[in-house]
Amino acid sequence: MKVTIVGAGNVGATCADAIAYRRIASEIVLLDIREGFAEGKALDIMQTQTTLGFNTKVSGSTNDYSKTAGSDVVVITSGIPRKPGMTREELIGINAGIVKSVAESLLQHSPNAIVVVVSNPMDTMTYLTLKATGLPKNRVIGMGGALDSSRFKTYLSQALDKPANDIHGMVIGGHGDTTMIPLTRLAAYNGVPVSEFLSAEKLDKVAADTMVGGATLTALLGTSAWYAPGASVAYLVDSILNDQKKMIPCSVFLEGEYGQSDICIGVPCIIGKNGIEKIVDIDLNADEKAKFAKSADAVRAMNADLKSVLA
Ligand SMILES: NC(=O)c1ccc[n+]([C@@H]2O[C@H](COP(=O)([O-])OP(=O)(O)OC[C@H]3O[C@@H](n4cnc5c(N)ncnc54)[C@H](O)[C@@H]3O)[C@@H](O)[C@H]2O)c1
Ligand SMILES: O=C(O)C[C@H](O)C(=O)O
Repeated sequence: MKVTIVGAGNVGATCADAIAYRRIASEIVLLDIREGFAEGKALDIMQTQTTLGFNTKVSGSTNDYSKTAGSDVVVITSGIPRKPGMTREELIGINAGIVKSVAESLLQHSPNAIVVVVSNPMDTMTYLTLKATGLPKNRVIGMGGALDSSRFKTYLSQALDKPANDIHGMVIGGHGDTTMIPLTRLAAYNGVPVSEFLSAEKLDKVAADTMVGGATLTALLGTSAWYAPGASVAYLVDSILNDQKKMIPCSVFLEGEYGQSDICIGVPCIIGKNGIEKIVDIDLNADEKAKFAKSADAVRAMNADLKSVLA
């Protein structure tokens, strides 16, 4: 199975590394516009083969899309990341043009690929990709919820002082500092609701920390995060290529689910060989429904800025 990752920067290269190391694909192509950059990252990853023990072929390309031909999955990480103090939404002006042209070039060479969108503002970039390419909605998947949920579970495990892998939980809604919705009511420690162990105040703090998880890392690092984002993309790609049918919150085009239409936003999805195999329409309570509607309003307002790009 062949995966192309466009953008060989922090997230793209980390994602390639995780996919190779975990033997998720047999071939990975990294592509970047910066001369020699993707080739360098690919060569560096290839030189971990003998010490880490994998056989995935990783190659790089400077903007030559012919090398990406026949990819099963393509991942778009190209574009600029935010700096401390910025929101993801401020990246739209530069990233929209990049994402649109990259998606079109990818599909010319891999017409059957499933597209995973990572560049920010991710929900709007996913909507743009869907509209610009005309692909069926099961083949355009925005990655954000997998990452936000991993942060949510990490913060829960720290508050509970229990192993993160014993914790289950999901974050839905937009992938934004104020739009994501950690579902604290449904989070569980080995099947037991976390509210049995944590006070409402502690749960509120976990939710608040989760929502600004990306901003916290951006402030610490001077640019946005890459280890957890790269690993989250690999987790999603694994579920596609190996038809695992995992339930992962992803940004997908809604047609009535969760009371929303004509928008890409994070909801739980079954992810398998066809991409989005099913949108899981869970029963939210009144508070969660109100938060979801508000989140969708914010994402929709951002999508309105795409008019000139989509014209
Ligand atoms: N959805 C998520 O959960 C999530 C998580 C982390 C980062 N991000 C987003 O991913 C994007 C990349 O972040 P990063 O930290 O890897 O940034 P980065 O600057 O390290 O890497 C971006 C790469 O894209 C390349 N690029 C720019 N324009 C290109 C084009 N037209 N064609 C090919 N390559 C091009 C650049 O040369 C650079 O190497 C940002 O928009 C960031 O906000 C999203
Ligand atoms: O925070 C960012 O801007 C990058 C990414 O969306 C993240 O959540 O790490």
